[in-house]
Amino acid sequence: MLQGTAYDWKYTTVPQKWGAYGLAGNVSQLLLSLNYCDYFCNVKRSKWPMGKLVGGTAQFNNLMYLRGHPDDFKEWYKDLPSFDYKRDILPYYKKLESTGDSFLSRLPFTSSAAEYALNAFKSLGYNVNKNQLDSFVGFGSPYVNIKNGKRWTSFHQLLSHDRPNVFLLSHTTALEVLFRSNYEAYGVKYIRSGETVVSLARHGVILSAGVIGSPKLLMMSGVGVKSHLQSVNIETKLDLPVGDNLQDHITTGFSLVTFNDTLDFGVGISTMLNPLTALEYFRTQSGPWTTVGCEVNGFINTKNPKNPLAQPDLQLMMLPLGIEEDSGLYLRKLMGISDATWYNYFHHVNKSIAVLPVLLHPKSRGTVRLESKNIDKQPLIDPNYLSVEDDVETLYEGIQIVKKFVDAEPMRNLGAELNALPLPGCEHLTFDSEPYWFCYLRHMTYTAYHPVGTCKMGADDASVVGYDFKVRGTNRLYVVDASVFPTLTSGNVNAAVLMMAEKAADVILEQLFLKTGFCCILEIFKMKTVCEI
Ligand SMILES: Cc1cc2nc3c(=O)[nH]c(=O)nc-3n(C[C@H](O)[C@H](O)[C@H](O)COP(=O)(O)OP(=O)(O)OC[C@H]3O[C@@H](n4cnc5c(N)ncnc54)[C@H](O)[C@@H]3O)c2cc1C
Repeated sequence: MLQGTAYDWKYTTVPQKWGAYGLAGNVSQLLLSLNYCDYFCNVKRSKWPMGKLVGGTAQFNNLMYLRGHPDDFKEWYKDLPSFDYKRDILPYYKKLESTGDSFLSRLPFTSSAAEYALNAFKSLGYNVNKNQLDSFVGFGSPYVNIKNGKRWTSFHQLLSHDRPNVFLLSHTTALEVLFRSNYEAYGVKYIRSGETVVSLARHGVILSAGVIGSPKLLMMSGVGVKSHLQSVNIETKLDLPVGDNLQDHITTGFSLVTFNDTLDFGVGISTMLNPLTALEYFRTQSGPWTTVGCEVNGFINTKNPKNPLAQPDLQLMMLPLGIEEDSGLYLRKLMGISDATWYNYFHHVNKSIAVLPVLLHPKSRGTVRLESKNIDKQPLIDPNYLSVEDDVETLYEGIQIVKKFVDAEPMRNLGAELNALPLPGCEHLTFDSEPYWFCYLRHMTYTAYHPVGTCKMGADDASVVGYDFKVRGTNRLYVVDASVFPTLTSGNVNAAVLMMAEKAADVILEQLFLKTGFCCILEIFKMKTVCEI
């Protein structure tokens, strides 16, 4: 419920050329090709909510916890020949999970749809008892960051410890990083209660402003693509590909699996508004109010379906509701669905569940750029959705799996059907033909809310930070958040953000220690210990 409020940065993408045509404000291809959109169109774009509060986007995410697949990280560290997943990544996940820093639980509540869906996937030959921590092929119920019926995030973890070395300023917007001799970070300029203030850094500055906020801050500070910085009148201190490599998980398929409206899975709007549901929550910290949306989650490798260890290319999430559930009052607006698509398509659906294929490793890449050097202006976010045809083809494989799911006996027994209503923009095509689905995918293109990559980590010229999280060509300046992911992980990305933060803490402390630290005699015998700095 925080999305779209003052606690949300309320980012929106620029109009998309290759997809998302069913979103509000998306415009005709003619206007797009003439580049007149920004002047004449009631601009319509993909909405990208991001948390403008302590704890960030995890304060309103869906709480699913998935580590990703080991091959995801091999890709990240491809320029580091000594990389070993079990030594360099897994221990950080285990640390998070065992110390309670990232509190994991099973779903406190599932509707009756979950069991039907799992049975349907089982009847299609998928492994349905899969351990849901790693993103190997198979289906199950996800782990979530919920403690006693409540959200548990890095913010809650921070507050649960007494940390004398943490000083937190809320209601504060960072404006720029301060550099000495154009390369050494020595502080941050920020604005608080209308006053511009400077904080000096003794050891260094770590940016964790997220996939949009971190590149924006770097660019405002003169670190970015030189030609772009020149175009917005910012003097370039370092010419780096900041804001490139933007990528996001794309999903589709809302309200595609329909039922007779008498069917009740026990989690509809009437259940949510029922005072007994509230009572159940306050009495037992469970029940429908603890739902995270996704009740069944699975991974599939469409090119190599028989190999259980293969890196998946599709995720499938089952939510027991369609976006028609609230009759267009809220969900539709959150997602920014256009009037034409709403009134001619979703509005006519009586009852549906969401079986959503998610494209895990899109090839399309986009950018984040400044519109001007005014900090209050939203940056120009262009994920360039579906600009590579291969992405549409993989999602099409996902649609084929949804079709099989609808046809599976447990679903047929419930009366499941594919939604064959004419979709605005694709009415001229025969329903269920290949051209229809390709058209469908380019209209029903939704963010799965996992943008990453705009301050890419690596060792090549396309990287903004090195494997030590330090901004290349600078001293004492680091970035640690989803922006440094070189590529997307196989699954929801927050667990990987947390894991990486654990790792970055070790790497950065070790670096600082090597420069300035000292150990007491006992500490030097401990592995990986950073002593006093
Ligand atoms: C609706 C939704 C559902 C999601 N569901 C899931 C899920 O179920 N599971 C999952 O794994 N992932 C999920 N995600 C994704 C996940 O939550 C994010 O990828 C993750 O939280 C990103 O973490 P981050 O630290 O990179 O950035 P953020 O969490 O966005 O943190 C950035 C912080 O920096 C602050 N900031 C930015 N600019 C400035 C500035 N100039 N000055 C001061 N502060 C600034 C922001 O206010 C924010 O607090 C979801 C995302 C959304 C939007």
